[in-house]
Amino acid sequence: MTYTLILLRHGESDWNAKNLFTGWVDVDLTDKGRAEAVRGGELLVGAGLLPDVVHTSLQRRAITTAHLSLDVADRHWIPVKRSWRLNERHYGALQGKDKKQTLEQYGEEQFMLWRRSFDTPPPPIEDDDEFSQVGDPRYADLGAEMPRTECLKDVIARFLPYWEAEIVPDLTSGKTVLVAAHGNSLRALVKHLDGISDEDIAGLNIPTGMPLVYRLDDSLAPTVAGGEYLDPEAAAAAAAAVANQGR
Ligand SMILES: O=C(O)[C@@H](CO)OP(=O)(O)O
Repeated sequence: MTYTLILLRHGESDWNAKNLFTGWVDVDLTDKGRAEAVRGGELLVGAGLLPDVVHTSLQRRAITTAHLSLDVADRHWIPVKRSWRLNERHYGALQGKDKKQTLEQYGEEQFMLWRRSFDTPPPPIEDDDEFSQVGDPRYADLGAEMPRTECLKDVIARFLPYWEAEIVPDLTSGKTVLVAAHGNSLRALVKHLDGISDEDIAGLNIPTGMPLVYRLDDSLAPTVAGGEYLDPEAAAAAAAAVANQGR
């Protein structure tokens, strides 16, 4: 018995296009991002992969991507579960900052520590910062759990309880599961699935709008390490572009 898990990072967002650190800021998709989401749905149909249930974050770019992809696949009606635990990594005081300017100001080493290190979070965001999520009603129940910044290690810690409690039961009941989320929350999941080391995960980038399919065995180990992109060439080029942001 293998279980089918499809990961889909949202399509290009307004702030991806502007090269700004985004995190928990709830920006929309660009027209290109919407087209990527539609293409993602077409790839699912082409591969005969029709999700039975979808899990998303609480952020518009993932919610809209999931909807556009599922609409194309005629699966717009499936059950949806949403959680802040699938949100993008909170980027702290970097939210709203230009990636190129940040690289120039702080240098390559610090920039990459903030962007891709396992356990170095950016400085926390102030509660009165224009890009803070304090007071956002969708996070009203979080209380002390509300992050002001996160590193990848923090994302894994808040993501894994949701994985175990909500996603694994869907998988093991035989459902084809779509997780529509974000670059860094999906890096957290891929690190967990593939057992990638804290060092090596720095080199992994997830492209926008490209379905990544994992077949998992009984112990939820991938049958193919790293999963399989439905359009591998386009995915490799788009992942390289993510890696080079800021340059
Ligand atoms: O800005 C962000 O929230 C993320 C994803 O777009 O960026 P990065 O790839 O630099 O972690």
